[in-house]
Amino acid sequence: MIEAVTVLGQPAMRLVAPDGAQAIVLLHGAHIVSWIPAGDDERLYLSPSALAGPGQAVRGGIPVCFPQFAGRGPLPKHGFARTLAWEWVEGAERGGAAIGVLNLVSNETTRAIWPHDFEAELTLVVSGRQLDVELAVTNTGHAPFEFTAALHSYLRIDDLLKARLHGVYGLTYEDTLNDGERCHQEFDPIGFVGEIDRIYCDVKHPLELASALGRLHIDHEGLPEAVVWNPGPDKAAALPDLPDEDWRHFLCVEAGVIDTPVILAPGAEWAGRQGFAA
Ligand SMILES: O=P(O)(O)OC[C@H]1O[C@H](O)[C@H](O)[C@@H](O)[C@@H]1O
Repeated sequence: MIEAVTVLGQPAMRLVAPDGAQAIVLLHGAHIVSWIPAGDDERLYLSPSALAGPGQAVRGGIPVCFPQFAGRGPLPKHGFARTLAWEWVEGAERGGAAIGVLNLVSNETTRAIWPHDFEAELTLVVSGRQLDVELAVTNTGHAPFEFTAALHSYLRIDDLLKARLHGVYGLTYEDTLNDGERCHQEFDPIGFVGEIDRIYCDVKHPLELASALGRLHIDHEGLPEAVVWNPGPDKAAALPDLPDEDWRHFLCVEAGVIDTPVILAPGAEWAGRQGFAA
């Protein structure tokens, strides 16, 4: 079943697979704000103080960062895709899964910020214990362009201090809290004491987040970096759209293409995906 609903005062679509697995996506930002695997509880974190609407970035769920990750370039932080309205393209039930497709086509607003013609498409597929999210970008213009991107997933956990992230052993990471210093991950799993902001490079294997909510298997294609972020107590207190204590209730495990921007020729298409299995 696919139905139109209103969430955070915004038009949204609720996708329910025949087995009961469900997800909700806002048209604003093509922002997935909820994922409940079949027979399970909510697995994404959405801030109770989240705001949505033109120009707003929603705190929680799965923000789409495009065409720039973070402040790595001249564009607004994390680009503009997360703060603009996308269009609902289609919804379908196929092979036991509920599927939704949204798109964002370059227009006057995007060209004023970034002078390129493109079509971005977000596809979500939900069934059973699985959520798959794919971002595809086509260059519809006459000149090449380059971009960075990420699916900035906020994964719900009971307590950050008790959570563990598996699968990072041996990877190189850039420590954003230390001027991007490059470090080597010498142990696995990692635990958390508060703030963390790292970009794990060239991640070839799936990651796994373990918490009292259960294990969450996280894989990716075409998005070689994994960003691991939590603001910790001090930065959380400075975020107006996050309750002070809620930093303990999520970990962002983002899949991105960041260090080597994608260069897209006219007519060419790029796609990257992040998948979750509970
Ligand atoms: O507050 P936002 O603009 O949504 O950014 C939230 C966070 O996104 C990424 O994870 C970056 O690595 C962080 O440095 C940043 O603070």
